[in-house]
Amino acid sequence: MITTWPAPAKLNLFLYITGRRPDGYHNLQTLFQFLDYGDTLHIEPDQSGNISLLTPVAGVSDEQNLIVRAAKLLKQAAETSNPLLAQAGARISIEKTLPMGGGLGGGSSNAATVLVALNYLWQCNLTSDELAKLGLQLGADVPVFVEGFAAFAEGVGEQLQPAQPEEKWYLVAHPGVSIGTPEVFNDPGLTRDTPVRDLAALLAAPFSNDCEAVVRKRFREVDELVSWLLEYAPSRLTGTGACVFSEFDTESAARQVLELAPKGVRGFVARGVNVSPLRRTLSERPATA
Ligand SMILES: C[C@](O)(CO)[C@H](O)COP(=O)(O)OP(=O)(O)OC[C@H]1O[C@@H](n2ccc(N)nc2=O)[C@H](O)[C@@H]1O
Ligand SMILES: Nc1ncnc2c1ncn2[C@@H]1O[C@H](COP(=O)(O)OP(=O)(O)OP(=O)(O)O)[C@@H](O)[C@H]1O
Repeated sequence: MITTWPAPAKLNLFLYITGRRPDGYHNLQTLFQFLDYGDTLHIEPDQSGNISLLTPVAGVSDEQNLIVRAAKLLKQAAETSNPLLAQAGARISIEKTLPMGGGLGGGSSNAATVLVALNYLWQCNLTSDELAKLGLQLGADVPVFVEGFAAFAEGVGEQLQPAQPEEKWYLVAHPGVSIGTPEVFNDPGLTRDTPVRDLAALLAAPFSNDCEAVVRKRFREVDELVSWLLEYAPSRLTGTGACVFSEFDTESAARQVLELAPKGVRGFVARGVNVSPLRRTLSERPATA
């Protein structure tokens, strides 16, 4: 039977870089919230023992695709305690909506959805925390998508504590450039020494993103987009970009600004949600597949 699963986007409502580890990764303090908007995966479990992706993603080989990597990783991990899972297979297709290199976590979200969905469909019985730990091998953003609650994150993004930011409406705008995460983290001009603060202090201060200055400097398109959006609403970069989001109290206010967007700017309006559409979908399914 084909089953359908959401892979939502995330926003980094704030993102501060507090240091750099010896392995080159950066320590962060960031506030994640999900959007009620994203990719959709269709997954048909079978007994073929193979993972196949029926809809290749442009520019990403199947071996590199986080969808396939997540499915193989889960199968490998679950097989050690249940050898019957050697027969487990799946046919997966994706309706890709989220821009790649957008700072919306699309690839990480795809991986998390595959981990959660196949854990359910194959009846592997891994806990969310075990799945999140597996997911961290695929990317720093995967654990928050697996857990599925809005969260304050520290470490490289894997130390999560639930948070309840206001569920605002967002206009998310894409300036038409793709930005690789390593490119931003390797920029010599990046602020890497923001003092560590506790969550209460961070929530009380104006929100910002330490990646924004270097990204605006490197990409004129992002710089112009932020300047334009700031005329209408509080606006900033998500993740390492390229997307910029503006916050509004109502959907109609966000849509009005989207209609005025300059040429070359694509965008969408979505609600911020503190429980991810993936978690909601899982909770609505029968206890066993
Ligand atoms: C910037 C964020 O989007 C904030 O949510 C994430 O921290 C990035 O998460 P991600 O895309 O899952 O990143 P990964 O695929 O794990 O890492 C890509 C590259 O970004 C750099 N990287 C990533 C995360 C981090 N905390 N420090 C880093 O320095 C590393 O060079 C790494 O090789
Ligand atoms: N299923 C997938 N969907 C999108 N990108 C994928 C996928 N699998 C692998 N990738 C690779 O991951 C890279 C980052 O894609 P992604 O959409 O997660 O970017 P992002 O939104 O900037 O992520 P982040 O916010 O975590 O930095 C892509 O450029 C692509 O090479």
